[in-house]
Amino acid sequence: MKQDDGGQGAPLETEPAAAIDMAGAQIDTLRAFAADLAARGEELGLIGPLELPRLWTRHILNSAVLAPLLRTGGRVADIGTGGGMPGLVLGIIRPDVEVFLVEPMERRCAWLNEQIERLELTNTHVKRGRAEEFHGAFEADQITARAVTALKKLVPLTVPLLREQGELLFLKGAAIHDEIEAAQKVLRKHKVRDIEVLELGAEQLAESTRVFRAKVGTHG
Ligand SMILES: C[S@@+](CC[C@H](N)C(=O)[O-])C[C@H]1O[C@@H](n2cnc3c(N)ncnc32)[C@H](O)[C@@H]1O
Repeated sequence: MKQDDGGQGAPLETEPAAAIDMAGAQIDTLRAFAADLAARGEELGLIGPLELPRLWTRHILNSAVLAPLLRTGGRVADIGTGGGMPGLVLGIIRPDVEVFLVEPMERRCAWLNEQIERLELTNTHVKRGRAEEFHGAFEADQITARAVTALKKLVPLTVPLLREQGELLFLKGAAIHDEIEAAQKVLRKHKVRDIEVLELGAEQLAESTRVFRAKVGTHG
């Protein structure tokens, strides 16, 4: 799975076979994004040098596990997209979904806008700012986030952006159960219900990815 880069830096990971299963017809677009992220992501401060050897498995396919959970024709807001995970990856794989990438940092927004234009992603848009700046002004059916902050802080940032019967989908690490425990009061306050921790991608990836999935509001 590793390929030598001729001594220029960390060896890059070649595309795992699972990428084709996960991206379907959008695989060429996903490859084009991965190649640019591998070439320029470190220089632009989007990805650390130690991450390059696991760019596909730990980053791109880790994001792609959310794609089958997105509602057909729905609107998704990805909070703190950074270099593109998971929101841009989801925008590529699911052209039927409208994806908004919420990111405050100017340089990261410039990168995301450049990728959207280059890859001709008409369904994907950047909203520059912090999540809380959009409370009351913007709503989505589903909210995604990866590596932004602990659940206790992420819930108050994201719930006000959810439409009625909306859903939270957060990519989380092995400590997710501790995060849920620490967030009990906040989860109750924001009426977060039907909480599940899904372990996805085990068949395609070396290790499974944990997804915090929950609904918000009264039962409907
Ligand atoms: C560690 S990076 C993770 C980036 C990407 N989600 C990933 O997994 O590679 C966290 C990102 O969240 C953004 N961020 C931090 N606080 C935020 C907030 N309140 N609203 C929206 N984005 C935020 C930062 O600018 C940064 O790009």
